[in-house]
Amino acid sequence: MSSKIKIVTHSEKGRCILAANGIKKDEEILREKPFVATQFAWNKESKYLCCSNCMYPLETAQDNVRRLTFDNTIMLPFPECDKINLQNVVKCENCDDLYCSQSCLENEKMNNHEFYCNQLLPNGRFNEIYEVWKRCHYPPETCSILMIIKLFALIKKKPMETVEKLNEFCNRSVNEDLMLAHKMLGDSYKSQISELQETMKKAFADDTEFERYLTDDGFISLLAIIGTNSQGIGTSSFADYVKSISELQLSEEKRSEIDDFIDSIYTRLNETVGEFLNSEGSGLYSIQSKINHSCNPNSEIIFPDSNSLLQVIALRDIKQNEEITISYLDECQLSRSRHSRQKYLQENYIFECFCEKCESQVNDADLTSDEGENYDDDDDNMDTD
Ligand SMILES: C[S@@+](CC[C@H](N)C(=O)[O-])C[C@H]1O[C@@H](n2cnc3c(N)ncnc32)[C@H](O)[C@@H]1O
Repeated sequence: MSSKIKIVTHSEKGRCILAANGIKKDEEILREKPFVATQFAWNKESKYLCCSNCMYPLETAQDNVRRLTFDNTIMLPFPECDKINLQNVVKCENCDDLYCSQSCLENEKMNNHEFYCNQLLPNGRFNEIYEVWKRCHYPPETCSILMIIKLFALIKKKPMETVEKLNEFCNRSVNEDLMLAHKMLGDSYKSQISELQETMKKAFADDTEFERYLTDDGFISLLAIIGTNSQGIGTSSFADYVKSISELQLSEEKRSEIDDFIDSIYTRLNETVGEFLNSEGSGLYSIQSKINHSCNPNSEIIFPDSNSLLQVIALRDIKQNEEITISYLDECQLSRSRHSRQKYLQENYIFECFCEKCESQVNDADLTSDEGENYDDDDDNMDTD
C-alpha cells in the first residue's frame, strides 16, 4: 500500500483511509490497478471497442466519431492529437477478444481467460447467463455479469487468494444486500434476480467452489459486494483527442474554430448515442474501495492512461491524519440540500452519510431541493463513481 495513506476504523463509516502525512493539492495519493475489471455487457454488444483487459480504446478518435455518428466523411483536424496507439493490438486466437498489447493478453491469460474464452457466444457454457443478464439489465449499466464470470475464473485459478481478497471488500447486512441487489438490477427487474441465480446455478452445477456464491444469500451478497465497491470506468479515444486539443497553443481565432468544430461533433454524437460516448465498465479496486464518500470531498478519481489504471488526486491540501474522501455523487447531486443528498445516498447506496458537511448541516430544515425531487424519482441506478 502507498506510504502516503493508512487505514483506520470509524464507528459509523467502517474503514477509512487517512493521509499518513500532509498531501499537497494535485498530488497523487494513490495509483492502483483493478483486482478485476470489465466492460459492461451492452457496451460490448454495441461494439464499443476497448481492450478486454485494461479497457484502453481500440479505435482512433476519428474512427470512433465516424462510427458513433454513422458518418464516414468526418475528418478530425490536428490528427497528431489522435494519439491512440493501435500498433500493438493482438487478439485471443480462439475467441477473437482484442487486447491493446501482448502484456494485456498475457495478463488476461494469467487470470484464467481460458475459463470463459468463447463461452459467452451462442452454444457457449455462459451464453444463457449473458442473455438473461442483458434481458434484466438494460443500459445505462452499472455493473456487469462479466465481472462475476471474471471473478469466478480467478477463484477457479487461485481459490484461496481470490476468496481472501474478495472478503476484504466492504460487506453489508443481509437486508441491505437485498436492497442493493435490487438497486443494481433496477427496481422493475427484481423478480429476475432469481432467474439469473437459477441460470448461474445450472451453468456452474459442476463447480463446487462457487456453491457458496449461488445460494440465495450468497448470490445477493455477491451482487451487493460488487454494487457497494465497484468503481465506474469510462474510456474514449475522442475524449482523449479533445483533451490533447485543449493542450495545444493556438491563436484565439484557431481556438474558437476548433472549439466550434468539437461542439458540433458533440451535438451530432448527442443525436445518435446521447450520453453513451465511452467504453463503459467497472472495476473492483482493493484500496480505492476503502475510500469513503464526502459531500465536500478532498480528492477525486481519474484514469490518467485512458485505461483501468486508477489514480486518486488531492483536490486541495490535505493535512496529516485527515480522512481521504471522494464523492459518490455527481456535481449536481452534491450541490443539493443535506436532506436531498442524504435521501439519495440512503436510497441508492443504502447508508446514512456521516461526512463533515452533513454533520455540520444536521440542524438544517428537512427540505428536499426541487431539482433533487425530480432526480430522485427518475433515477434507479447505482454506481460508486
Ligand atoms: C466503498 S465502501 C467504503 C469503505 C468502507 N467504509 C469499508 O469499511 O470498507 C462504501 C461503504 O462505506 C460506508 N461509507 C462510505 N462513506 C460514508 C459516509 N460518508 N458516511 C457513512 N458511511 C459511509 C458505507 O457503509 C458505504 O456503503
